[in-house]
Amino acid sequence: MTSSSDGTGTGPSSAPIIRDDLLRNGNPRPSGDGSTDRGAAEGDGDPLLEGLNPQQLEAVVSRTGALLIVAGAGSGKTRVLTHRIASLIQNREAWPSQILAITFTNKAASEMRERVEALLGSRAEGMWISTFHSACVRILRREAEKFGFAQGFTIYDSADSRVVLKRIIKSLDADVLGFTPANASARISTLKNELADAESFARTANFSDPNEAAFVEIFRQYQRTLRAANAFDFDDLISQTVFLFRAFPDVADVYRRRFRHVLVDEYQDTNHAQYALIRELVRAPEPDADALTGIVRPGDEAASLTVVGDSDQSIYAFRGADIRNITEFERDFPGAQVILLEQNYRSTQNILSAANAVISNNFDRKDKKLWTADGDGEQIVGYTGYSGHDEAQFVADEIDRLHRDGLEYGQVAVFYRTNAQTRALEEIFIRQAIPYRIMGGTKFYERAEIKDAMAYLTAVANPADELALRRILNTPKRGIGPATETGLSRFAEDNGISFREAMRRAADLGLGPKVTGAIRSLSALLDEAAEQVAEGKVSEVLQHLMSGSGLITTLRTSRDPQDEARAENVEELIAVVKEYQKNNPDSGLIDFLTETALVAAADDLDDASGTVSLMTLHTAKGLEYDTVFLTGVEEDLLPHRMSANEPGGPAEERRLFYVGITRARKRLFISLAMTRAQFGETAVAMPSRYLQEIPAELIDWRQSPGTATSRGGTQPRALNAQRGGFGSSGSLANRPLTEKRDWPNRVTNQVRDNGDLELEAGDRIEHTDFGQGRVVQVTGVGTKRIAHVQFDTAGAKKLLIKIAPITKL
Ligand SMILES: Nc1ncnc2c1ncn2[C@@H]1O[C@H](COP(=O)(O)OP(=O)(O)OP(=O)(O)O)[C@@H](O)[C@H]1O
Ligand SMILES: [Mg+2]
Repeated sequence: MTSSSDGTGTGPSSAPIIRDDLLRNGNPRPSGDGSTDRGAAEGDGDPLLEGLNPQQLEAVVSRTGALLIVAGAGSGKTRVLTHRIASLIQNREAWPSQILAITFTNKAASEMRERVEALLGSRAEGMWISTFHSACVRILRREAEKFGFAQGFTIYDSADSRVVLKRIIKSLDADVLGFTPANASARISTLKNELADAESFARTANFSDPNEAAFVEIFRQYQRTLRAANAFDFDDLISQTVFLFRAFPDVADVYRRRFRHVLVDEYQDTNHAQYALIRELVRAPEPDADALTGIVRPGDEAASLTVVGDSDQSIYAFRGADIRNITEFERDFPGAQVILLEQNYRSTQNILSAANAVISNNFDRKDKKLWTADGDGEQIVGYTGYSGHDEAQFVADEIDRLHRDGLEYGQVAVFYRTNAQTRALEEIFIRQAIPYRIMGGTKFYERAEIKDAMAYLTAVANPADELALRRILNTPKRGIGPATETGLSRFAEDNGISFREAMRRAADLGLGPKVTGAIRSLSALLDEAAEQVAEGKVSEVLQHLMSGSGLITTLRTSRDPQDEARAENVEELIAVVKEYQKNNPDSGLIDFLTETALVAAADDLDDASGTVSLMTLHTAKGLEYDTVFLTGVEEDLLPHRMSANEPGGPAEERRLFYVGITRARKRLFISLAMTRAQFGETAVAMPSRYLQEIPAELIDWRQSPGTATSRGGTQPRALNAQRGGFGSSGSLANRPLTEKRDWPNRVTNQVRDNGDLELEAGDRIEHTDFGQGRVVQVTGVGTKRIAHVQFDTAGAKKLLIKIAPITKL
């Protein structure tokens, strides 16, 4: 990175851009139609500036060193960032490689790249538009050798970290002090986000407290293990990059000279380590003077920094995000310019009014109101299902209906608070043949068989990774037991060699011939694969490893019916690798491993346009969809029950709800269930407290099937109008949801109480929706009794007897 060909020079042109000029020629005109505008506007002026409102225009053309753009959801923050990048390139103020743009999720990063490409075409190549994590991995891959890591380092996900911690906790007997892999990992993560390492923590620790002393030891051993394995965990990626920059200012200077423009989206969610990283990057590099003349070369000023954010959308405090980074920006960067954006271009006014009403209940915030010039739009639709299943059915039915009316599946998103909520949705989507995908959380790479296959690749890329080697040692089963594993580990330790080296010297361990043979052939397989890597093709390496190890064959020939699917998953992985290879012909094994470590979801590898997107509210940040379903709006889910114990927890959960609402462009559905199977039991759910904060006239509450009318049907709207209130019929119709004491009523009015209905196998019943059926089995006790019913036409269903709309025949 020393030649100007990759952009470390002083920039393609120093032609200053004259702002007043642009303001005149750019002909800013607030666009009335934000809904169809996805990027480059048409027109005769500069397409980059056309259609921006005056504040947005200012944010695009301003050239102050530090710029903060604060604004509510959908006001064009991300759009301004992309236009700003494009204008820097267009005006030849920067090479693409001098741009570093950072966002929070892979999905957001790829969307931002798309938007920039739409504006610039191939000129966008060579820009770093990425997440914090992937930017840091790229830096670390180049520089890790400087501080004792090899380039092929492994990135441990949280499951890997826990395996390591489990071993450490056990060896220290720290479980008796209450340590678990989960709580130790959370504590370490928090410290790393604060840029503390084991030693700095030890300096402040109180060693007379046995708990604290044990934690210091756990932290230390954990770091030592990772280092020996040539591995970083997720939090290390950021903090180690900061440490690298601090320890090697000359290395940091290379990046400071390279990235002349640093832009950060969703700045409200940066934690301390990320903040420190940005500060390091935008520091002025040491002046670079000509050795002979002493003349200082240009390019020594600090890079320009642009950050955009919205404190109302700060949803990562639990990971150490600090809103102060935004509120104290002006203090940190004296002379910074602050631009406020006000107009929303995404949503209808009804949606915005709901969002405004909800967020205004948070204290300690600057009051700002989202508004649009685009009109009220449709009412929000509310729905109360009597179970999570019924709620999912409503969602599916509405999607079907909208799809028949011409809405593309790709324009629909379903949000939920916890991953567990997807099960009911998935079941019904599959049944109704609605194509869907789960964003940011498909567990593909978390499946055991995929982790096994990946461990083979990792063991080849990073022979120091003992965790990966131990994982594959006896997978598939080759007669190597735990005693041998420990033996190898000890042999390695005693002889000061690596676990991998110990495998090579298996013959010296005095093991039986069969075990020795097994270790040696695995070792040989890995060596062969390593040679193959040098020649190129990752997919061939993987195929060789899979057939050589017998992993697929073992799964294929297993009697366990699940193994068939596992074998298919491994084959799917091979297909993914091939696809990756095709799209990235120059990338090697390490690139592939990096990619998969950072991209949690396999679905990011292909196109999402023809499918409904399912995701958690956290993943939804920054995205937008025509139609949004916000599901599970219940107490204990939203706010999540864990948040109750956190200071600021409920306020953060409210921001999460606000983020969800403001993703919708045209249509918003809010739904909940009155009972939900969760944490292994079916419990009565209460409507979320946040629902009361939405003015009643904004929501059209549909009838629940728990009472008389049919679901999602043709009449609820009329019916609502007729009933106009909360009558004995138990309708939720347009009831102003203002007083807290209404809520318990709602539930009891809604739920019929079959508390003393005696049912047993063989009984025939009638259900208001599913018709007649026969009880097959009754499980559970008391209020949790569940009837397993075979309906004559509707198939098999499980019903919570207490509340199901059933009568015994
Ligand atoms: N001046 C404008 N004219 C037309 N459309 C616009 C304008 N500004 C923004 N938009 C559109 O409004 C939508 C929201 O913009 P954007 O995603 O940039 O908002 P944001 O402030 O980043 O939102 P969030 O806080 O949710 O991340 C996008 O579809 C964008 O193209
Ligand atoms: Mg945005």
